[in-house]
Amino acid sequence: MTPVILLTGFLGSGKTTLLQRLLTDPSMKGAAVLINEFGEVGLDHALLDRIDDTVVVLKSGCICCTVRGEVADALSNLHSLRARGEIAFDRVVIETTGLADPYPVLQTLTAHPVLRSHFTNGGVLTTVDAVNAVLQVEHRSEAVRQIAAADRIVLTKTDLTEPEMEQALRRRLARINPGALILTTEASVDVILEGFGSTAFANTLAGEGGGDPLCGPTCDHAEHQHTHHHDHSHNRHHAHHYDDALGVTSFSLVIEQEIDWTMFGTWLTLLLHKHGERIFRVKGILAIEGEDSPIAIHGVQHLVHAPTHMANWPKGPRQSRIVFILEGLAPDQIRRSFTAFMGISEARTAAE
Ligand SMILES: Nc1nc2c(ncn2[C@@H]2O[C@H](COP(=O)(O)OP(=O)(O)OP(=O)(O)O)[C@@H](O)[C@H]2O)c(=O)[nH]1
Repeated sequence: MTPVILLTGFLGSGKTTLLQRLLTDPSMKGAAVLINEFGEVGLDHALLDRIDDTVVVLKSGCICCTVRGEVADALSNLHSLRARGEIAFDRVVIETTGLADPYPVLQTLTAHPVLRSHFTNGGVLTTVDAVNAVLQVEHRSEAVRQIAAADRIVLTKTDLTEPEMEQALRRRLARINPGALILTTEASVDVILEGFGSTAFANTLAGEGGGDPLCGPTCDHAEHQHTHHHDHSHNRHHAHHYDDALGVTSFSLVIEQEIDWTMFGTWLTLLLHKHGERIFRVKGILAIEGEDSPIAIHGVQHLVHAPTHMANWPKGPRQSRIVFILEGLAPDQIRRSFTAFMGISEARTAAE
């Protein structure tokens, strides 16, 4: 049986950053990775620095669906390739999207007629953003479900918070999930992964049934998930994706012209300062004036993270693409604000 580690956590909470670290550990050398990426930018994949047949990007095109079918297909495919001796792996890590519900994936592992003979739950690792978690837990049920599903929680961004805030958050997390071990990103990869993904660890979980603690005892989980995931529109004719159930809109801003870095930094800071509560996530790859390589930018609610230089442009046209995941703001509002502030006439919104 191959253990599957589920890496989950709310938008921008540091899943990809942690995954990059985890993959440097010798115990993870043989890990296959499934990234359930949202949006066309493909940033997580590009930032991972490891591109081979054991890294599979699942493009759900939907931020809230966990694409159970795609996860199952990808795992079956990995299994077949291994059976034919074309690839080798001894564990799998699945990074979900930041609005994903982890339970359907766990359920796939235990309920799928083929997969359950080859794969087993190797543990759920949930990243929690110490700066934004209180707001997220307050307003987003996905954040609570991800915390509730965790075997281990990794608190990120504790370098940006006061110790009292961290302590209050730990108490909050312990109320949601008293059984989870809470660590911070300061913990070594060894400690974060200790026992994870091993058969022994999987066995300790097996007895717990992998149930959904947030469903009532009479909940028909399969039905519940179906309703949860598909009672919203996937209207591909609009230049953004709108999720009726979640009230979340997502789109990307595509800019052909090179961007002035200082102006952009000021615009993003002002935007997040004003609307941060409604902007769950901004991430993008920018073509900056005078720079050959792209710059990756990240914002999470009011927080703008330090930009990073990427080694190369991902495949595709050399253009800036910025993904927004937000609530209660129209894509065109953001586009108009960008073009007016930046003095750039051409910026289009594209569907995610
Ligand atoms: N200061 C600080 N920044 C962090 C930490 N962990 C992650 N970040 C930053 O947070 C931003 C988002 O991190 P990601 O790893 O992309 O988050 P994610 O959860 O994969 O994001 P999505 O896939 O969009 O949901 C990046 O700019 C990271 O550098 C941390 O512990 N401290």
